[in-house]
Amino acid sequence: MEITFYKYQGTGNDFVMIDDRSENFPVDNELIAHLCHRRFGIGADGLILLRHAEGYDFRMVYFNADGGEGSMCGNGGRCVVRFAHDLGIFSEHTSFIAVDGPHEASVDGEVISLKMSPVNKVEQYEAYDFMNTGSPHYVTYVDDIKETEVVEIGKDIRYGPKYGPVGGTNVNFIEVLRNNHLSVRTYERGVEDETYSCGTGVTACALSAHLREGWASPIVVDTVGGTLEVSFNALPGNTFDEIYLTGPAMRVYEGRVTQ
Ligand SMILES: N[C@@H](CCC[C@H](N)C(=O)O)C(=O)O
Repeated sequence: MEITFYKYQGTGNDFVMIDDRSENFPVDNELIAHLCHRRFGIGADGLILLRHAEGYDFRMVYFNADGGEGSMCGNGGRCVVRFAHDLGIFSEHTSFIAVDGPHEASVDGEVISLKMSPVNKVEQYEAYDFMNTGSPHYVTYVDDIKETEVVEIGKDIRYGPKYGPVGGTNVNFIEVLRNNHLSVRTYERGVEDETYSCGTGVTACALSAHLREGWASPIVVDTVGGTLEVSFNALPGNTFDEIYLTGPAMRVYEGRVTQ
């Protein structure tokens, strides 16, 4: 069987993208992990199927690089919007459905702005914040992000006694650069490594920084792979709506693999 694929990246978070409106893609965890493998496959942090959805422009189905179906992926969401735009599915504004519910997005040149799900709860502890921005995120602060052992510490928390037994978590490290400006690195569950950027993670970090630093929207976040902006409406009780994740997303190449 021949599979036509496209490769997209958003601030260095990269995805194999498949137009699966015919629903012919053989969904199989081993195959997806193989396609995402950086030595034996195409290489990506995840794989996304674009499918039809009643009442929406399309459906996003997201798998992590380990082949398992993931929770929401913010950068993947921005990339699938770019893909749908490239396919001519919409011209400026779109609405689509993902695992965490409906999303809206718009395209302005290279930049995709994606409306994220509302955040209904932020757990605040002395050393970290924990919230679900479509995916679960642990957010902590460090003095020197370049020197932080993201993979070692991230793995300990992801598999640790608090979050490990309940499905794990993504783990984000923040260095505050200046007012309304963060630098973030993320250990991603399902990739089981540091990625160049994590959109739901960046969103969690911006909301955490609003609560801890008292900053107003928008907040700029540098990641290893580029810069994103998060805007939001803060509501009483540490809840948020009107959250937008904005930044570049683009096609890298297209190809075919035979299985
Ligand atoms: N890279 C993603 C996050 C994907 C979700 C995550 N790995 C999980 O399943 O927990 C993003 O940009 O949000």
